[in-house]
Amino acid sequence: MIRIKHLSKRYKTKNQEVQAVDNVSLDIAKGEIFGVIGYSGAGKSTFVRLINRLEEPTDGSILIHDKDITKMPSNQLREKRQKIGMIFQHFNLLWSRTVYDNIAFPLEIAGVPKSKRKEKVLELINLVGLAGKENAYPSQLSGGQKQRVGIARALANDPEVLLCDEATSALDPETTDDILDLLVSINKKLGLTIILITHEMNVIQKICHRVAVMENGKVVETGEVLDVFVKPTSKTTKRFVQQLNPLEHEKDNLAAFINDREDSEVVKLHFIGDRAKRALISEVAKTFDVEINILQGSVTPTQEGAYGTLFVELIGENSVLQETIDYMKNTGVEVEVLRNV
Ligand SMILES: Nc1ncnc2c1ncn2[C@@H]1O[C@H](COP(=O)(O)OP(=O)(O)OP(=O)(O)O)[C@@H](O)[C@H]1O
Repeated sequence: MIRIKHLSKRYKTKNQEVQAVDNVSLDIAKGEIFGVIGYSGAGKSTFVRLINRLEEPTDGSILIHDKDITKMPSNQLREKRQKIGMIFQHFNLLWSRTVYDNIAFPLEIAGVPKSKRKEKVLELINLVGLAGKENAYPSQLSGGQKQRVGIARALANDPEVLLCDEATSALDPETTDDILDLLVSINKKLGLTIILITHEMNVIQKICHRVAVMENGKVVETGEVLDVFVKPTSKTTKRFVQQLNPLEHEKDNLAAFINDREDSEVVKLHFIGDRAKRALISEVAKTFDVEINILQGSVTPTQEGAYGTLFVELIGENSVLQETIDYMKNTGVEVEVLRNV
């Protein structure tokens, strides 16, 4: 468990002070993939760098397995840092060393004997899918392969937590997916806690269990990914969710279907988790005397289940329409009847 309490970081420059992280408190469970999202300047990088004390906090505490790292003297901190792996947007590899030697480097620093190092490095090379590339230099690798080296190196000393600082931001979408898949498989295989920061909601959607949204150094919203996606409360979160689900904009485009006819209603259905798999539309069509016109739909998978949005027009007698809508509501699906204003 990582417990962050009232964490703050103020930078003082010549002419001004910047409150980069402002009184952040969070609990991150062991084995969890926890995402922090925010726009540029929100304080994400500072936040993640505070966790391994690459930056010194101005206030607050960070407990990793009950040990407050903000109070550790430098010799203890050096040891603790070996248990906090980190990967970076631009990989930060040693360019004059081979893949093998890059991964062996943290083991050398930790004083692991050469014979044991070899076993560990080869195990890690296999884990990240780089077998055959042991003797290549970073300049001979693709971006995705470079990040795999970064991940293997970060795992060398069996860390308790892996910090990811925009780890996929320099990669194309396909390679991003491969690296995210690798992080999920490492999380499952090793039970490793992962904290990642990103400005891309699809990264949160694909791999995180929980998310915190940062703005001006503060956490403005936090929760299970599925809950935050389905019911975003802050304005910033709503913008991120819209970025991911283009149908959130659709309401305006459907205005032409929404009319004052007695025998028609346009409804937005929101399916969450297992409900997204239910064949509700065919169920309704069999049960009620209504015609159903499907206008738009999408399903978004997350680590904790899927959520879906569907816009349909229901056509039928007014009283039957009301019954149909009540029926759908009773299944636990969120139903919003759209009106033109
Ligand atoms: N070393 C520093 N000295 C002074 N101000 C800094 C320093 N590092 C960051 N800041 C300021 O702190 C604020 C938060 O920056 P930070 O890099 O943590 O944000 P971010 O969310 O990671 O943004 P980005 O994605 O653009 O890196 C910004 O206003 C930034 O200018």
